[in-house]
Parts: sequence; C-alpha cells; structure tokens
Amino acid sequence: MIKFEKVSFNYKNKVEVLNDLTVEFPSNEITGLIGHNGAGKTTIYRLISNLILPSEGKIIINQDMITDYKKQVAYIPSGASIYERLTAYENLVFRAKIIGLSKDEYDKKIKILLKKLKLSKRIHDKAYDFSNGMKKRLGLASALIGSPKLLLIDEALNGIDPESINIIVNILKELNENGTTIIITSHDLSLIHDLCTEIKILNEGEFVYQGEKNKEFKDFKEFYLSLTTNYDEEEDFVE
Ligand SMILES: Nc1ncnc2c1ncn2[C@@H]1O[C@H](COP(=O)(O)OP(=O)(O)OP(=O)(O)O)[C@@H](O)[C@H]1O
Repeated sequence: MIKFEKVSFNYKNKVEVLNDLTVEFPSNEITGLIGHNGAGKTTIYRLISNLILPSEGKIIINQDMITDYKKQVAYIPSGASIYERLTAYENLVFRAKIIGLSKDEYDKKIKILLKKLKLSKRIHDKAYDFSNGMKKRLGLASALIGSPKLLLIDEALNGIDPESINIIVNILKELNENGTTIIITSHDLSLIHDLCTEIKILNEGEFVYQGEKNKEFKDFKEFYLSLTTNYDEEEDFVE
C-alpha cells in the first residue's frame, strides 16, 4: 500500500499541483489513475518514485511491498524510456546493470521477457528500427527486468496497435495475478475499464472518485465526464 498523507507539491514556477492530498493506492491491484491533461497524474508518479519530494506532507510505502527501491519500483514514463541507438538486448542489459543484476541473473530473464513480448526475433536490432508498438513493448521489458513489485505506467500504451495492446494487457494481468501492484494512467477509458480493478479519478489535483469500476463502460465514461472539468471555458472564449 502507498499512502499520501496531506501531500502538497508545487513546481518551482509556483504552479500548485497538489494541495493537502491524502490518498491510498492499494497493494495487489491494477489501479487506473485517470484525469484530464495537467490534472497531476505524472506528478503523483514522480513523487511515488522519489524523483521529486513533497513540499509538505509525507508518502509512506508499505515495507512488505518494497524493500529495494531501485529493483522493485519501475516507472515507465509517457515519453521515451528506451535508447534508440542500442539493440533490444543492449537496452535490457543497460537497465539490468543499473539495478545491479548479475549477468547470470539477467541473461535468462532477457530471453524470457523478449519472448513474452514477441520481440525475440529482433533481439539484436537497434530500437531505432522498431515500430512505435515494438518500442513500447521493449520499454515494458526494460521495466520488468528487475521483477518489480510496483509498476507505474504513465500513458505508455497510447498510440499503439490493438495487437501490441493485447500483448501488454495480458502480461500486466499476469503480473498482477502474481502479486505486482500496478498503477496505470491512460486517456483510453475503455482500456482502463477493461484492465483495472480499482479506479481513481483526479481532477485539478483532487480525487473526485475512488473505488471499483462498478459500471458498464458506457455509463463509466459518462460518469467520468460528469466528474471532471476538462478546461476553463473562459480561457477558450475567443471574441
Ligand atoms: N517540470 C515542471 N515544471 C513546472 N510545472 C510543471 C512541470 N511538470 C508539470 N508541471 C505542471 O504541473 C501540472 C500537473 O502536470 P502533470 O504532468 O502532473 O499532469 P498530468 O495529469 O500528468 O497531465 P497529462 O495527462 O497531460 O500528462 C500542470 O499544470 C503542469 O503544467
């Protein structure tokens, strides 16, 4: 379980993103963290992964869940998470070395992961030559090399074909069944509805819904739209 206790956070430009936020992300669930552009989702990921620190409040991560942060927490950002000049194999070795795995540990793991993510045939090709979906699959393989207990996925499935999504979704479900806690953001509400066991809707730094997805997809989408404000109407007004 990850707990935010009265967490506030401002970037240096004084933009206040989170104000006195208290929230819990349950262990062993796939939580869908959804909200409009700029709602604060990436900021929450950066805080959980220790890339930034709260201006006030604290973040508690259950010790049963995480003992070795570098190995057990993997964050896949929305932008590039792989090195295009390196081959698939080199990308995974690079990540394995950063988190301190030995050659014996990573060699077998790399083969298993590339097979699962249907990239075995491209193991020695440079990522530069990969399609968008293949790059995303390689990004996931890289995140999984340390067998993370907590996987944070930031819009990593956007813009890829249904086959790649299917491969990734099946792997995420399998990981979760084996005890990995997953938090995922996406603007694809149908993907979130299909994949997630727990939903959190963020609007302007505050959670406006937390709980199960106890609705059919059509109702879920309407429910989401009814709770979020996508933009300030006055700002969009042009005379
Ligand atoms: N490095 C930064 N410096 C200053 N302000 C930032 C920085 N990163 C994000 N922000 C601001 O913080 C707010 C929240 O941004 P954040 O990236 O957390 O939102 P998000 O919900 O992930 O959005 P999106 O769906 O577009 O990825 C926005 O107003 C954004 O402009």
